Amino acid sequence: MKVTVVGAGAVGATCADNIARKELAQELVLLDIREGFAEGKAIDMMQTSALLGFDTKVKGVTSDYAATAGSDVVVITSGLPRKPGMTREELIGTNAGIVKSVTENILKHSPNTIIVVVSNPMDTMTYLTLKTSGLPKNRIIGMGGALDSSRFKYYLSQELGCSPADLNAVVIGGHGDTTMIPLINHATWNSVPVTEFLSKEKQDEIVAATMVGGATLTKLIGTSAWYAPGAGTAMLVESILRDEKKLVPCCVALDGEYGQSDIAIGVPVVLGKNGWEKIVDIKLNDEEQAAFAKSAEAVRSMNSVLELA
Ligand SMILES: NC(=O)c1ccc[n+]([C@@H]2O[C@H](COP(=O)([O-])OP(=O)(O)OC[C@H]3O[C@@H](n4cnc5c(N)ncnc54)[C@H](O)[C@@H]3O)[C@@H](O)[C@H]2O)c1
Ligand SMILES: O=C(O)C[C@H](O)C(=O)O
Repeated sequence: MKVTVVGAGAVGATCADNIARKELAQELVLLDIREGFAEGKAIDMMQTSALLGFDTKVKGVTSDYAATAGSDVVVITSGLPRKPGMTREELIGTNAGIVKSVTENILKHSPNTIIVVVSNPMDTMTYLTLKTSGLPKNRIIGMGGALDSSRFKYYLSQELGCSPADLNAVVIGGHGDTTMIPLINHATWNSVPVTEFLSKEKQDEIVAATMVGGATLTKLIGTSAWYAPGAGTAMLVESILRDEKKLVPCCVALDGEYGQSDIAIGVPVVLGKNGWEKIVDIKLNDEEQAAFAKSAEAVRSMNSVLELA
């Protein structure tokens, strides 16, 4: 298997590191526009292989798309991250151009690849990739829900004093500070609803903390997060390459599901060798359904800014 990660910055390099350590691919190409940057990161990663004992061959290149030829999966992380005080949506002006040109270049050499979009604003960048690539919709997947759900489990585990691995909890909707929907009423601690252990006030606090999880880290670090985003993206790549059929919330094209069409937004999907293979319907109550419709409206309004011609 061959994977390309475009953007050798914080998230791209962390994702590549996770992919190499888990030996998800034989060949891993790291590509960046900054001269020598991806080459340096790739050599640094390769110099951990004797220490960690992995066999993946990591190669760094500067804008050399020929080296990415025949990739089974391509991860797009190229673009600006936000600074404290910014929203992800403010990145659209710069990142739309980057994501569009990267997609075009990738497809010249890997016309049938599966693309995982990470660059922000992720829902709109996924929609852009869908519209410009011409790839079947199942081969375009935006990463956001995996990360947001992991943050949701983190905050729940802190309050419950339990292992995050014992929790089942998902975040659907847009990957934005005000658009994501942590489904607290569906979250369980080894099949017991978490709402049985938490006051309504605590539940609301956890939901609010999850929604601004990315902004909180951006304020603390000075740029946006990378460990959990990199790990979340690698988890998606793993489920695809190993055909694991994991059920993960991802940003995908909807065609009537959840009452929405002509949009890419977060819903639970089964991930396997064909990309996203199935959308799973969660029975939402009226309040959750209204939140999803509102989230879709916000994402759609951001999509309308794109010049798709
Ligand atoms: N979807 C998510 O959950 C999620 C999580 C974290 C970060 N992000 C987003 O991912 C993106 C990357 O974040 P980061 O922290 O890694 O930023 P970063 O600045 O560390 O890295 C971005 C890299 O992209 C490269 N780049 C820019 N234009 C390029 C081009 N045309 N071709 C190839 N490479 C190019 C830059 O040189 C840089 O190395 C940001 O847009 C950020 O908002 C999304
Ligand atoms: O918060 C950000 O801007 C980056 C990313 O979307 C995240 O959630 O960590």
